[in-house]
Amino acid sequence: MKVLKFGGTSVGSAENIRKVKQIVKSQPDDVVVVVSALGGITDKILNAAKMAVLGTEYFNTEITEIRTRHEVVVDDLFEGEQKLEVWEEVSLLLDELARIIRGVSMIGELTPKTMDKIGGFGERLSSYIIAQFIDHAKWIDASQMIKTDSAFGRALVDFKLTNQLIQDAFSGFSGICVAPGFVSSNSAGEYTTLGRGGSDYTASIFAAALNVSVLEIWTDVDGFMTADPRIIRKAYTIESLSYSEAMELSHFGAKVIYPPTILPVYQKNIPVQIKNTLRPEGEGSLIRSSQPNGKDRPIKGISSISNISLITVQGLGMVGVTGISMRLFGALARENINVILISQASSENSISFAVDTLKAETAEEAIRIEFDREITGQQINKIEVENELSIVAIVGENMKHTTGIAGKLFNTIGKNGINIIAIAQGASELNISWVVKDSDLRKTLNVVHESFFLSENVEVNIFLLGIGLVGGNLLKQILQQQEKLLKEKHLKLKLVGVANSKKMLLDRDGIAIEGFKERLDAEGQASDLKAYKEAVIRMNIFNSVFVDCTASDYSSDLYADLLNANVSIVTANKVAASSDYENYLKLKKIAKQKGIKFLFETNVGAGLPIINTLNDLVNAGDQILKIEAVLSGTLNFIFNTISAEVPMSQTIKMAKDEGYSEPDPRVDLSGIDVVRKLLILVRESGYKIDREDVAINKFIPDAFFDGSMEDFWSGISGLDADFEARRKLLEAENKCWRFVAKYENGQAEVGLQEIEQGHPFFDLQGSNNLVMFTTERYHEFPMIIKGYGAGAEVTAAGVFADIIRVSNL
Ligand SMILES: NC(=O)C1=CN([C@@H]2O[C@H](COP(=O)(O)OP(=O)(O)OC[C@H]3O[C@@H](n4cnc5c(N)ncnc54)[C@H](OP(=O)(O)O)[C@@H]3O)[C@@H](O)[C@H]2O)C=CC1
Ligand SMILES: N[C@@H](CC=O)C(=O)O
Repeated sequence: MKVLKFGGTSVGSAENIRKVKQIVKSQPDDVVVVVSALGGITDKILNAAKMAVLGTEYFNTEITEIRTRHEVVVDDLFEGEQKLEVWEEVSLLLDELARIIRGVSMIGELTPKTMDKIGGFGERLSSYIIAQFIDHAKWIDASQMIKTDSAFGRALVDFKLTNQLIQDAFSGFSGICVAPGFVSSNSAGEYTTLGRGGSDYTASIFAAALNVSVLEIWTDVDGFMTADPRIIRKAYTIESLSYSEAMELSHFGAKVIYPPTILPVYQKNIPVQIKNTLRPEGEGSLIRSSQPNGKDRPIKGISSISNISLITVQGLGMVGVTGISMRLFGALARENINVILISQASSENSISFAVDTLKAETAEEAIRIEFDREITGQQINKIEVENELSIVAIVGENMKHTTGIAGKLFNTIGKNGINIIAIAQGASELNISWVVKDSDLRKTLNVVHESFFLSENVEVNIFLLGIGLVGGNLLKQILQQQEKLLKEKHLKLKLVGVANSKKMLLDRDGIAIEGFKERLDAEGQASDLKAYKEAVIRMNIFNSVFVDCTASDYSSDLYADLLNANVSIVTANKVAASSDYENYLKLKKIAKQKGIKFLFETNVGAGLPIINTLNDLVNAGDQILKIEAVLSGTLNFIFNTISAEVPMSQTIKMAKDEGYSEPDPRVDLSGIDVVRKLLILVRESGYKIDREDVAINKFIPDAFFDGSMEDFWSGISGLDADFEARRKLLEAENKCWRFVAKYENGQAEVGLQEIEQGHPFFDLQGSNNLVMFTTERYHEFPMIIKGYGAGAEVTAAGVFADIIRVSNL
């Protein structure tokens, strides 16, 4: 024999009831079918009663809607004579319900006893309809078999009597019978109920009493999921879990099964199969007896409860005093307040506990009354209530066998900037639960799910600013590489924000790179740096990285706030790292404190591994003694391209067209770009330096940089003749121009130099860069890094590599 229980959605419409019939009919065994009320009906009944007692006439509307829902179902399921018979019986029940509710309205009183009497009408109605619809099914009145005390609202079952009554009723039974869930009665025969969700419990009580082979709970979800699928899209069904795991997950908010359901079947070792009525072919989840084995995943699922308040009772007078906890929780119990989590400091000077926010005020009052004497005597000096909180719990029997779970958990959460307000872990090591702000819940669930369930894939969420040459190339490269990274490196790169100077678009579900431009144009809002930053922070997405591919002077003003919100930064823009030394240091410090990344490898030498190498040298204890470098791709290209045929002004245009120059090439020509790079190298070498400490030897007069861009382009050709004359002389001497950056003994300078043949800079082709580090260890022969130092493609590749570095959180 089997017990099958169908929930409110499963029996919520005629169409679904047909599915139920199909499932029941396909069973080879004898079956007991336990059903809930039609979805939403119990709420309507209870609401009608509440409206009635308040004296509003709205209860009549609810009664009409309840009647209509049943009428529609009966009308659809039955035909002819049977329809009339069924409707007559259903009508009688509905009339009785309406009479009681009108009575409530007249006397203006709604007792728990009356609530229980009317609360079960939904199940009585649905079970009768379904019993009539399934041919040869027998209807039984579960309320007369499940016997309870008289605690109306949440009655306690008398198992001895109940088991006997069920066993007697089913002695010699075969076939199909249908019973209402949720309903029970006391010794006086008055209706009681088993608590909301109690139909599961009814089914479990039947299953245990009849010692069936399996209890099947048919619901509207696929089973227990690794997390709430409304928040975690990638949550998946847990195939099998132990009774304890199911109980813990249910307790902490997974509304798959009513928690008390577990105990009767657990005691009889009856497996519970959770199945989806709307997708019966799915595997579902199997709850059964299982021992921790060290092989399964350590964590089976994450669940959470929102709208929690944390109440902290604190006082030095609590230390070492026995009975405090007993009095505290006794006071709460007297008010029927369910305590969801408890956390106590080992110093005993404070106890924090979590309750449903709706109960917080009552709980606080109960404590104040209980500890009135201690509060007056200042042994207890603080009762603090924090609202808008959520509890998150990870559950798994195998945590017992795995070290480092808590370490990994809190490390991941911390790195994502989520503040943990309280923690509780039972000695059974079955669950770790903690309290976070409601506003951090989504991020917490994502972070934890990602690291414990999809650990084969790390997701990095990218907010891109700037989609010009570098940003545009970056997106192309990500698109090209995305699949491979996911497959081979289990790295999922997700674009969740994109902006240029005109429009910005943010979408936590991801922005497809193919066609992103069209979507940005169509859906984007007017671009605004501050608004973009605030949206990034507000979205509070885990593993986020802000990628700056602009040359904006202002985007770096956003970095501190972003880093403080635990958003890593990858930037091609040199403004931040070359800003005031204090600001540079501050940004690095925040990133370090937060355990996130502030990366700017492309700021010097584009895609060349210059900064990382420098960091490696310094971290390994080397000391940088001298830096000599050609750091401008644009200027090197200009000096390598200028000839009798190609004048200087034309080479500038060519450098811009090639994507070597800054959006404003005057930044290159003025030497500012090289100054920025030298500052960054010197700082990363461990020295304090600011812009005024760098001497600049410009080769184009300042007057050319003062006017507008148009002035610049129209005037610059005026220098061509002079440059050509000087170039010829240089060529005759077998020398070349290089714009050189140098740092040694605290002296920093940049400027144009005439380089002789044989010097490492002499043969530097095209837009290449070259850096020579003379260090304590690389002394006689300096370390040289050389290669493409500019260009959108290599720069984008460098930014890409930095983004990948962020994923090693
Ligand atoms: N090219 C190279 O070799 C290297 C470049 N870099 C750095 O890369 C960065 C980008 O260069 P590049 O791609 O050539 O520049 P582009 O001019 O091609 O692109 C700049 C992008 O930034 C956007 N932008 C500018 N200001 C803002 C703003 N206030 N808000 C939002 N978006 C803005 C622009 O939008 P819109 O189009 O609407 O104006 C554009 O999308 C620069 O900082 C540069 O120094 C670093 C190393 C090497
Ligand atoms: N404009 C820069 C680009 C790289 O930083 C250069 O020319 O080197």
